[in-house]
Formats: sequence, C-alpha cells, structure tokens
Amino acid sequence: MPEPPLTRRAERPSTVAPRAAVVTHAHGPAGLLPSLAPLLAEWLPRQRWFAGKGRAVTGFTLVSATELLPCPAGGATPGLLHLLVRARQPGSPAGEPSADCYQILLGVRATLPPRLAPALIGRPTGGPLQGYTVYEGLGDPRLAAVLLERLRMPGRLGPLLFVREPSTTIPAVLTPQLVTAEQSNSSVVFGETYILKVFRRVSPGENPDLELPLALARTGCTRVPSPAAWFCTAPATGKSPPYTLGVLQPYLAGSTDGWQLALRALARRADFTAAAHALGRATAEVHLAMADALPTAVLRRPQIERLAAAMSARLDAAAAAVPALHPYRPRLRTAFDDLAGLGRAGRTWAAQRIHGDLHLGQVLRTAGDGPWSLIDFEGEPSRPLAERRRPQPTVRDIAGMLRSFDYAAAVAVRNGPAPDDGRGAERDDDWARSTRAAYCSGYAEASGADPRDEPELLRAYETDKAVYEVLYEARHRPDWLSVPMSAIRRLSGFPPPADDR
Ligand SMILES: Nc1ncnc2c1ncn2[C@@H]1O[C@H](COP(=O)(O)OP(=O)(O)O)[C@@H](O)[C@H]1O
Ligand SMILES: O=P(O)(O)O[C@H]1O[C@H](CO)[C@@H](O[C@H]2O[C@H](CO)[C@@H](O)[C@H](O)[C@H]2O)[C@H](O)[C@H]1O
Repeated sequence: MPEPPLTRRAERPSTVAPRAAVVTHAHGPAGLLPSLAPLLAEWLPRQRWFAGKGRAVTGFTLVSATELLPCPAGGATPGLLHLLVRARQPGSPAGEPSADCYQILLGVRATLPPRLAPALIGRPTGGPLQGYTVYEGLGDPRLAAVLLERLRMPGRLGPLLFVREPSTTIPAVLTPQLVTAEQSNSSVVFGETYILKVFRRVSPGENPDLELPLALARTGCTRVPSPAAWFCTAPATGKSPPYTLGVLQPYLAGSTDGWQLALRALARRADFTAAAHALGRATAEVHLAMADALPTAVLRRPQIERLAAAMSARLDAAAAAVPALHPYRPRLRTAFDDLAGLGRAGRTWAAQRIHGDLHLGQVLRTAGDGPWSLIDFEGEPSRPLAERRRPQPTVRDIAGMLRSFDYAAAVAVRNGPAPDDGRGAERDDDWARSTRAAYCSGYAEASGADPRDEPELLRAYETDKAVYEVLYEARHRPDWLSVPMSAIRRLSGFPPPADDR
C-alpha cells in the first residue's frame, strides 16, 4: 500500500523531536476533508465534548492539518494527524448559525487492533486516507506519547507551537492513560506525573485555563497546579490571536474531587462542614491571589444593568429551549430586576478575574484531609472567551459552589435507598444548608468578606447558574434535569410539587 500522501513535507525545526518531521500547508492536502467529512459528521455529535448537541452538522471547513507522526506505507505503525476543523450548524430557534472550531487528533492505521475498537471513527472511502482506518488518536497510548514528546522538546511545527516552562523537566517515558471521566475536553494522564488537557472546542485568544494558572503560579499560589507546558496555534501576523490547544500540568496523584467526596459523605450521612470550611478558605486564597496578579474593575450602574439584562436574556433563551422553565420565568426574573435596581440606586461591586465555573468537580483533595486544589479555570465552556476573561464579582464563583452543594444533596436523594423514616430528603436539605454555611464562613474568614452580606448579588448569580444548569442538563444529561429544576422551584419561591415532598 503506498504511503498516504497526507501532507507536504517541510523542513524540521531543530527544536522538534527527530521522528515527527512533517508539517502540512494550512488547508491540508486535496481530498482530505471531503473524505473525512461523512465520518466526522457521524462521529463528532456523539462525543461528550461536542458543544453543538441537538443541531445537525451541515458541513466542515478545514482550518489546519498537521502531521505529528507520519504513517508509513502499509500502516504497520500508526500515524497521527492534528486537525482543526470548523463544524457548520444551523442556529437553534433562538440562536445564530454556528461554525465552531474543534481540535481532533486523528489516529491512522491500516487496521485497528481490537483494544482500540472503541476509538474507531471510520474508514475513508476516498481521498489520501483511503484504505486506512481513522480513529480517536488520544485513545492510543502510542499516539498520546507523541504529544508528550512534542511538549518535552518544544518548538514550532507548521501552524502549531509547543512551549515548555523553562524550569520544567519532563521525563522521556511516562505511560499515557486517557481519562474516562465526563469532561468538556479530553485529558490524558502520563504516569501519574502529568495530566494533559486537550481543548476540544477552541477559539482565538488565550484560554483562561492556561492564563490563570500561569498568573497564579507567578504569585506563588500553591492551590492551583501550575502549567508545565502547553501548545497553541503559532502567532500569525495580522491574523486572529493564537488558539490555546492544550495544557500539561502536574497530576495530583491520590486526590479525589470534591463531588465524589461530597457524595460519599452524603451516602454515609456524614458531616461535610469541616471540608466545606477548608474549601471556602482555599477559594478565598485563590481569589485574593487573582486580584493581586490580574486587572480588577468596579461594576457601576451601566455594567450592573448590562449584567442583569444578560442574565434575563439567558433565562429567556433557556426557557425557549427547555419548556419546563417557562412557568418560573416571571418569578426568577425578579432576582435580576432587583440587581438592576441596586445598580440604579448607586450600588457598586468590585470585580476581578475569577474561576468562572466553580463547582465540586473542579476541586481536588489529597487523602487524609490534605489541602484543597482548584482546577479547570476555563470558565463555562458555552460562554464566549472574551466574556469569560472579563473581571467579575467573586460572588459568582461562590454561587457556583453553593449550587454544587445543593446538586450533591439532590443527587444523593435520587441515588439513595428509600429512607426508612421518610426524612431522607429533609436530612439531605439540612446537609446542603449546613455545608453551604460552612463554606461561606471559611471564605469570610480567609478573605474578610462574607458572601452572605451580598444577598441580592448571590441570589442573582445562583439563579443565573441554575438556569445555565437547566440548559446544560437538557443538552448533556437529560436524566439529570430534575436536579437543577428543584433549585429553580426553590429560587422562584414555588412550593415543591407533591411528589418531591
Ligand atoms: N492536576 C490534576 N490532578 C489530578 N486530576 C486532575 C487534575 N486536573 C484534572 N484532573 C481530573 O481530570 C478530569 C478532567 O479535568 P477538567 O480540567 O475538569 O476537564 P474538563 O474541562 O474537560 O471538564 C477531572 O476528573 C479531574 O478530576
Ligand atoms: O466540569 P466542566 O467544565 O465540564 O463543567 C460542566 O459540566 C459540569 C458537570 O460535569 C457541570 O456541573 C454541574 O454538575 C456537577 C455534578 O456533575 C455539579 O457539581 C455542578 O454544581 C453542576 O453545575 C457544569 O455546570 C458544566 O459547566
């Protein structure tokens, strides 16, 4: 079988590892995309990280194709092709058509060994890859290792730039293992030493999940694993800013995320207030460090009115997509109207860079009540990057975590065996109330500001978050829709329906 003419060979930069030496032109070889498009149109919407769920993919545009590892004739060893593709989709009833850009690591082999069967994308019936099998490259340890090698020996490769923190040494041989947890992106753990997050939906501009941990590391903050290496598109003069594509950071071996810890505590009917208090302190420390390291702002009347209007607009859009929200709309909206009213009355709020999507799945703790660490500073993946990078009130993060304690309690009710004394749901509500209070106290102790002193702002952000969660669950986990819906009822002041009591 001839070597697939994937790419045009280019001169190898001296900084790059010797094996992978081939770079493509920006738009890839003729016929590549047409032959992959039918396979991608079927495969992409099934991926957990695909952001355009519920709308058809009508076409693709190739942004770049870069051969990270050439596939030799006959395909005896795998090849790895890095793709950035735009997926065109019609608008939802309330939205514009979209053409989100996705990052795909395409494995190429003559035949796929059975152990890689779950990674299959398909067999192109034409174009340069005809006769080969293409698959999710990150699922193949041999190919994941190629990415680590790139980061170990940084430099430019065609449209891609690999960067390593000068003080970091990355060992040559670390066994890769794809993370199987529910994720918005894809991560690979290397030998329990490093974890590489490969961003899936990418956009121009520095991703806050690189920007914020780097800035925090420079303040000496140890609550956040500090980036060891990363890769992005290479800067091109006069064009859009680089896209951040992936970040390598130390793996916190032996840690468990807050979501698992909270569910375990709930299953044992155990107290979680000490853990929540420590987590409140950790959150405050990270907020203080971000305020030190990055620009801050003051939100005055126009910004507060815009914020309240944006929250109302998100409520309308979510209600258009999820009819169950409809009846609650007028009462939920009062939270946003009250916020705008305070802005008109002259109230101001300090704003700074924040985590942006803080919940129990974003905090890790090592065994034996070790220190809490915060991860995943990407913000809510569905919001535009520019919006996620704007200074915002810290209360927004706190509201996110408070919602998460509620989430854990509501999921425990769903998971738990029928309570023998009929008080199970009530006890889980008590658990959520005391845990929420402990978190706020811990935060207040370390920061000097108690979030409960901002009840209108907290209510507006909690409501906004619950609305976001309704949309998120409707799109990604429809079985879980009842979880944020119970918060919607509480936040709107409606009594729970009879079957919830
Ligand atoms: N530094 C780390 N050490 C240990 N586990 C980590 C680390 N960073 C992330 N994880 C784990 O990897 C998974 C995905 O991480 P996350 O950054 O939240 O990805 P995503 O943005 O795709 O949701 C989570 O299960 C998290 O617990
Ligand atoms: O972790 P991600 O950045 O992918 O965040 C998204 O997915 C989260 C779920 O995995 C989602 O969080 C919601 O569910 C959590 C439990 O699984 C709960 O702890 C959170 O409070 C709740 O918001 C998050 O909203 C979404 O952006």
